[in-house]
Amino acid sequence: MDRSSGDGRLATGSESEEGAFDLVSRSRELEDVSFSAILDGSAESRVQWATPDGLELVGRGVAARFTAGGVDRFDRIRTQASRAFDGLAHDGPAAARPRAFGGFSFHDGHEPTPPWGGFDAASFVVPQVLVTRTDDGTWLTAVGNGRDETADRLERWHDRLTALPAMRPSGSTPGVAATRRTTSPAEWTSQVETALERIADGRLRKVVLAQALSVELEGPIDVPATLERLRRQYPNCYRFLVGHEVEGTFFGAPPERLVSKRGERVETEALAGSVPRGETPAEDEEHVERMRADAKFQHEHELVVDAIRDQLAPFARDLTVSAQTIRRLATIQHLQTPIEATLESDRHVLEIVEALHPTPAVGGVPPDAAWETIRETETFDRGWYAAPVGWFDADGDGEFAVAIRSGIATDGTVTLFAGNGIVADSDPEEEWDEVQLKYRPILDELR
Ligand SMILES: C=C(O[C@H]1C=CC=C(C(=O)O)[C@@H]1O)C(=O)O
Repeated sequence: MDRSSGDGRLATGSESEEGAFDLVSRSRELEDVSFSAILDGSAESRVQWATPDGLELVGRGVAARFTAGGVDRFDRIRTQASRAFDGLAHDGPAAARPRAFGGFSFHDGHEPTPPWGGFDAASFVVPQVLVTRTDDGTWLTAVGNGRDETADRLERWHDRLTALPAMRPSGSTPGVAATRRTTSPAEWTSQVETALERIADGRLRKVVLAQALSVELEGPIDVPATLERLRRQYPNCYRFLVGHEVEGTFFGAPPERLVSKRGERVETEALAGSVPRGETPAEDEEHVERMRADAKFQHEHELVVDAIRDQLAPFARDLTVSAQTIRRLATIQHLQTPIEATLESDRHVLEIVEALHPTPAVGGVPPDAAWETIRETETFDRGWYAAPVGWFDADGDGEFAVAIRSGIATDGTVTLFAGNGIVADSDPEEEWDEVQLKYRPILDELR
């Protein structure tokens, strides 16, 4: 089956004087195609996004790019994007509409220094070529300047993609030659003790401290193939890839949703508190029961629930905090509390992202004292780690994950990141062990 799709068309923007839209987007249906193959052999900008509920997107090239730095970066991205989206006409199903993909750095004063070369404090692209897979089908979307450029691109890529295999081997792992930590166990202990002193003197209630692990590879890494292997191990996580034209590729399989906004409905969650998986189902349960019954874990988690509730309340007509559950992943288990809200007025998803980032699952409470502790004690650059990564569209809908369980691949090296929540009664050694668990998803796929 291969037909141009006209159902559920979405047209936005207004025509320019010549009667042509500035940015034109057009879709047609595709037979299934290997998503990792679409990203092969590219020195172009590349993006990939997949959600636990089955939406998968990959994109190449740049039809529009929005970048910003500083404290007003969320607003500035929104302003640039509305200019581009206001002049955009999309001919195709709404599912295949153009979207802006990208993310933010953790700190607003971020400078793109190695390994973060090319990664601004806020950066999004609307890809020239986008493939969208949903439960209802797969579409190819081309975005360009004017109808002719778009029609050409659509045909060229349609021919190119239909020649690709539907399945692509997920390849062998690159192998690990050596690893280097940014933070020694002694430095970690001293960082945690600093945080504990600040907690004891009342300045701080919780802070998430993180570290990085630089992994020197034996061979070249195929990031799309690595993500494909992560899908098998972590099917209920997000998967993302943001690849710069010439510099690094940031990727990961985060379990944590920052926000999903569709119309007036918003979904988010608190995810904090970690224990390992057991060798048997009974051992899994023992770990879970220990976490559920432990006052430290509950305190660490409740601080996140309370902060999200407070940050979302000003936007919400109603807000529901569901019962706490367990998020069980292949190598780790977390306390999770789903949170939903109905917005009081029309809002852009980036307004909600700005209000929520960083939740105390990656920052802390109170936020300013947590920022200060992170800046003063951590010995590496968080870059885009633990920050919002995802997409938004012309209507201001979108979805963002928290970029944890992530790493950045640059020449022959992948730098992995992992952190843990520190509260009163945290023990530096136990926290160290929990952090190591969080490197595992990606590290296991590199070995
Ligand atoms: C900061 C990370 O995890 C967060 C999410 C879940 C559990 C967490 C914890 O138990 O501390 C962290 O808040 C990370 O994976 O780097």
